[in-house]
Amino acid sequence: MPDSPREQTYSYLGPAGTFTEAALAQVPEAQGKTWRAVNNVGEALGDVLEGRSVAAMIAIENSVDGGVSATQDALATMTGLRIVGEYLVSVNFVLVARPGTTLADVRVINAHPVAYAQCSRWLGANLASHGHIPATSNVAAAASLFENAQADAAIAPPGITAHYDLDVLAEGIGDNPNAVTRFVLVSRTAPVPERTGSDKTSIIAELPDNKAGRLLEMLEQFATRGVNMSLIESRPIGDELGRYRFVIDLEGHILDERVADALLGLKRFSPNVIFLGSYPRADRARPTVTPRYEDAAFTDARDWLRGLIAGEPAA
Ligand SMILES: O=C(O)C(=O)Cc1ccccc1
Repeated sequence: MPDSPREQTYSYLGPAGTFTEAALAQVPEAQGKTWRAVNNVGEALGDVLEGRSVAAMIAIENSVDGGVSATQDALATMTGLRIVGEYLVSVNFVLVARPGTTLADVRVINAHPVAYAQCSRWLGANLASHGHIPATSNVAAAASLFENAQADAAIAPPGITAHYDLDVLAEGIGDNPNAVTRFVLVSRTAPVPERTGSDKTSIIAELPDNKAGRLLEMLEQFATRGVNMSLIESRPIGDELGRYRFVIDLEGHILDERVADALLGLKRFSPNVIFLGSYPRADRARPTVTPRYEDAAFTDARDWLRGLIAGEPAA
């Protein structure tokens, strides 16, 4: 039976030529399917929840500017989503302008806020008094130069000249030449995929109250099970000053005993835990697990307890 239109469609931040599109190009299942270009993360995730697409590719973190707050907030507030994969894209930026423009002509720059933040050093040194107009994506920034343009130049991916007739005024303007952005592929809630031995688990959790030591207590849930974190960020919940939720990535899979046990501890402690998914790591790195936190250590301990309860003689 042919796939339904939903199964055939993947949403991504467009238009064509964005880094998000480069991330989607890494997904084998998405090849040959329809790619739906959208304007923001909320629209991409809305497509998934409302059945217009089977999955959405969204930027979640970058190595220069940290977590993408719009993504973290959308994942915290839109229920029914699962992260099913992680993809890394090296990002660097060029400054482009309509043909004939020189650097000396540039007063106002159109740029995606995340890209803009990653070029602050170059901009400070070369265009100290510029103005900034935010764009919905790196490619939208460049495209805006042809539409009722208020900006003289745009920050864009290096491949932009394949899509638009623009002059490159400066190359490699990112603060870090090795910058990497992490993208996640998000589907509707589905059973977790098998473990690969090189997995990550993403969650969002709130603290029960604002008493001393609560954050430490939350982190102890992971520390006492030997679970390493690869990301922790706080985001304001938004209802009052001083209330935060924590976006956390754990090394391991929910089917790893140590991760499952940590999640049970977290669930008992936190009034609100969102499980975003367990999925294969993009870098395929395998965590080092101390023997007392390996699966067998947990199952042996459970067998021991069961034996005690059943009155079995000590082994
Ligand atoms: O995908 C893009 O090109 C975007 O506009 C989002 C973005 C911004 C900065 C770094 C990576 C992705």
